[in-house]
Amino acid sequence: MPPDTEDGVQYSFALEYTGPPVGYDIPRAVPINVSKIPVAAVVSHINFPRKITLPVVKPLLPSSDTSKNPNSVITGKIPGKDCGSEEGVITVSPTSVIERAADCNLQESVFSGELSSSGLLNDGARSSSTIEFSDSFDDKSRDESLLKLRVSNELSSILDWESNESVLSSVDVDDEYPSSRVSSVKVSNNEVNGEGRKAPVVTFRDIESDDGVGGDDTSDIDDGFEGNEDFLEEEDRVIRVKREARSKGKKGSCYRCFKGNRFTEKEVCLVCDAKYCSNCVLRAMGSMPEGRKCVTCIGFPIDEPKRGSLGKCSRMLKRLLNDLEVRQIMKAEKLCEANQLPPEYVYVNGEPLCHEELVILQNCLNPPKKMKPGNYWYDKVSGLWGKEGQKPSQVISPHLNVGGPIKANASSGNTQVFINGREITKVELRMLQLAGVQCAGNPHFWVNEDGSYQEEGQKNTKGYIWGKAGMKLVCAFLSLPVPSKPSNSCGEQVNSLISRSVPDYLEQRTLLKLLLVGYSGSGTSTIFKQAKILYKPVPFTEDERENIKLTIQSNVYGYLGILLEGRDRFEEESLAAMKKVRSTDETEAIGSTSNTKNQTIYSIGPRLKAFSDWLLKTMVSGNLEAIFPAATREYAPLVEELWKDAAVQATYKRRNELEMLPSVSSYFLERAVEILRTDYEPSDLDILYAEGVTSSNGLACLDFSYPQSASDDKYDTEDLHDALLRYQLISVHARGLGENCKWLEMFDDVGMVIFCVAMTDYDQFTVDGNGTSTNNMMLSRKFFESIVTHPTFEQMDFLLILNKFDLFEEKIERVPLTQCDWFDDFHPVISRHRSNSNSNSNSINTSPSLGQLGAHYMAVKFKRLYSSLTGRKLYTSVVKGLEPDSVDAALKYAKEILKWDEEKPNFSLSEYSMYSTEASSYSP
Ligand SMILES: Nc1nc2c(ncn2[C@@H]2O[C@H](COP(=O)(O)OP(=O)(O)OP(=O)(O)O)[C@@H](O)[C@H]2O)c(=O)[nH]1
Ligand SMILES: [Mg+2]
Repeated sequence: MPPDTEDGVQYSFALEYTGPPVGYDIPRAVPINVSKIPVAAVVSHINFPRKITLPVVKPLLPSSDTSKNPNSVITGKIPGKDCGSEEGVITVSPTSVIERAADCNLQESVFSGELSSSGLLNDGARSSSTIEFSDSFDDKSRDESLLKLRVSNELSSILDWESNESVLSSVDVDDEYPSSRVSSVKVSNNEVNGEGRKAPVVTFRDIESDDGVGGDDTSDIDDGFEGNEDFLEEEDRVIRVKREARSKGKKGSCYRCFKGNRFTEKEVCLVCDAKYCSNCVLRAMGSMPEGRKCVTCIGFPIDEPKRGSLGKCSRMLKRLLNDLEVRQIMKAEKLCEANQLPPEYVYVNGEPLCHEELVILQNCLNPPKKMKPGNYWYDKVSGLWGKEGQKPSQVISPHLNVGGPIKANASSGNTQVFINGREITKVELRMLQLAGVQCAGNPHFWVNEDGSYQEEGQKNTKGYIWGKAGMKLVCAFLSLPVPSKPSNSCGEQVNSLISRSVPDYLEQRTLLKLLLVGYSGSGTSTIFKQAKILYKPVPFTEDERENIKLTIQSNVYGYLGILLEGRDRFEEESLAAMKKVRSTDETEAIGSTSNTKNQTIYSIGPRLKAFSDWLLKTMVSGNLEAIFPAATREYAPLVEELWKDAAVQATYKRRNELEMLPSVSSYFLERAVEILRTDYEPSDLDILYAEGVTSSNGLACLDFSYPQSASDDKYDTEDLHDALLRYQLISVHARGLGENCKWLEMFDDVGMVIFCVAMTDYDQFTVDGNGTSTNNMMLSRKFFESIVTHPTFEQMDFLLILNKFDLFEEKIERVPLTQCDWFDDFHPVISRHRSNSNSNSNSINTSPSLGQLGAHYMAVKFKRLYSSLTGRKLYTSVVKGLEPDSVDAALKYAKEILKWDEEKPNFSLSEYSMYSTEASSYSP
């Protein structure tokens, strides 16, 4: 609880982070004790040019200005060129915490805008303010507020938004800005795993700043808002001023009851950003006729950065309200008048739209998707549409009378090749070349909406850009748009068919999330990597490959170490055996295994022995990682010598006896010499097989679209829909879910859970700390039970992946399935003519193999278990994780299930599921 001092001054303090485990460093609060603050000087009056966006701060000073104008509007946006499309909304007060809560390189804000609650406020009268970053504004988007304040040089120099790190993080705050309370995010670039986020290291510095800002409570606005004029008239234009709620509670507490802290779950007002705890939200927001807004904010436009969350219900509301209410509120939130995009926020070809133009754009047959405030270019002839300065993102309906004429530099192309007056980008030029368009001599093309093109000034059509087979795929690879349907010969658009047949979920849910989990060793990382290789045009970046290379090399050293340890053991055993024989018969030689008295086939020379001992010692001390990449340079020749040594080869032959050696090690060990060279470059297959490439207990996320099939060059509606949908595969390790899977709550917005089981686990055992040995399949089952019954996943679809079928098929022939107690009633009736993996492929035999029967049996077991726990049906898929086609089929099956779910809410699943609960309906 925040202690109140005698004079009623409140302060709060930073708490250690206790939330879910995350794949980056956690911010630490480091209080400092300084007594002054950075000051923004107020200038009398400046007229900003209309389209210029400037960083603006509220100069609340310990001077008379502050008291004269306590309600200054203090929002502004900061162009952040290096931050992609990010801009900040700043609010600064003398005691404010300056926080940079989102790093430009982070794909998602890790701190969801709530980083600032470590604020130590003690001016009592004023709430602390924050600098917040939103991600939905373009560089050039205009300020939403009318601001007539100048940022003092001093402060603007602090706020170096162009750099990736806040300057504040690199200056000595105590010296330079002794009065400031500063926190910033530093990004450490030592992230090894490209799938994780960059790890932000946040340092907080804090002070007890109580000088000069004697709070004057009475000057606060009655309704608690910073901007109480919500629309200002500037010249001939309406400018919307952001309403900002102010809480008198401590930072991070509920704006109504002032209880809780930044970790308390809260619902946010879409207009003023007020945050309410679950006890207060319904009172503060009432019946929500315009969605999640405080009652006092109804009728006001939403805070634009929150546009992306329109219609996306929070967990809290889902808990507090019933389904129907939630749906109605979300619908109102998306559709009500007040929440629509203000036309003047959208610039097309350099001109702001008026209301009619926005209506035309939004209601055309093929409208721009996910339109946000910002600057766009539009080629009215071809329908190509994109963000200003960028390549085209979409082909929308052509010939719409919106915006100004297109500019040559609209997409910042530098190719000297023009399409309809716009200089195209390099990637478009590449596409044209692949489409067989002759681009020599800096041509100017005239391209129509159907892709037919002519050279400017000529009459005859030279061809169709998108007409060639495979162009859809090329464009998908180059992330370039294709028209959703070619126009017919009369030039009339027929793409409406497509637009109309796009189901609602295409519009509403842009990202469909699949959560991939499984018990340890079940193959989740393999499936994740496989998906990356399958669906990403460039699966791994250069940096990722470099890190993966080190991981693989370090793995190989690890495998070698295990081999060398085995060699030691085998040598000892051999020597002991020799001794025994010698003691019984002194004169008899030890046969082929020795050439001298203390030599066996497992013995190595002293130099290799010294290297071996060093390697084992390094491994035991856990320092193996630390010796890279120097180790590869230094020891590659020794490794080569060692690997070729007869003793090591003899040990390798007995690798089945080395328990620690994973089966995948053979794949790498046999190429140890090549892999441990400095110039080694891992192939995709190497990466697939490599252990430790995905983060071991953190999260790994993959955004992808299912690629369109390359073969058909017809416009397939189904295919196009698929290409439009974005999916996210989230892989999380069992360890990362915490005790009782408590962090599963974080994944309540996923569309489906894919649970992975290693079929080969049935004869494997794990010994726990008490020495109790448990069958791995039972452990996997237990984990499955806790996930499917987790409250977060009520009504969730589950796809069970029975993985490692290749190994299973082979194992079940040797080891009976009944090794696992759960499978003790597996008594397959096996046809004498049954096929198995070794059977002659020419013989026509439809009876399933033992492996297939086992897989079917296992699927039924899990289905019955699932059904008894949830009353629902389980989808299953038998997979060979190392085979791309197999993983592709399973993930496409997941896509189909999601589709059925969207299209047919009351659909009976049994007829489509791969296996019914009855064994008789099995079809492999
Ligand atoms: N033969 C075969 N091996 C597989 C298959 N799937 C995974 N593996 C191997 O099984 C081992 C474990 O797979 P991972 O993908 O690392 O499993 P995981 O679930 O991520 O395991 P942890 O993260 O260690 O809990 C690796 O050596 C994989 O190469 C498969 O279908 N067939
Ligand atoms: Mg893994």
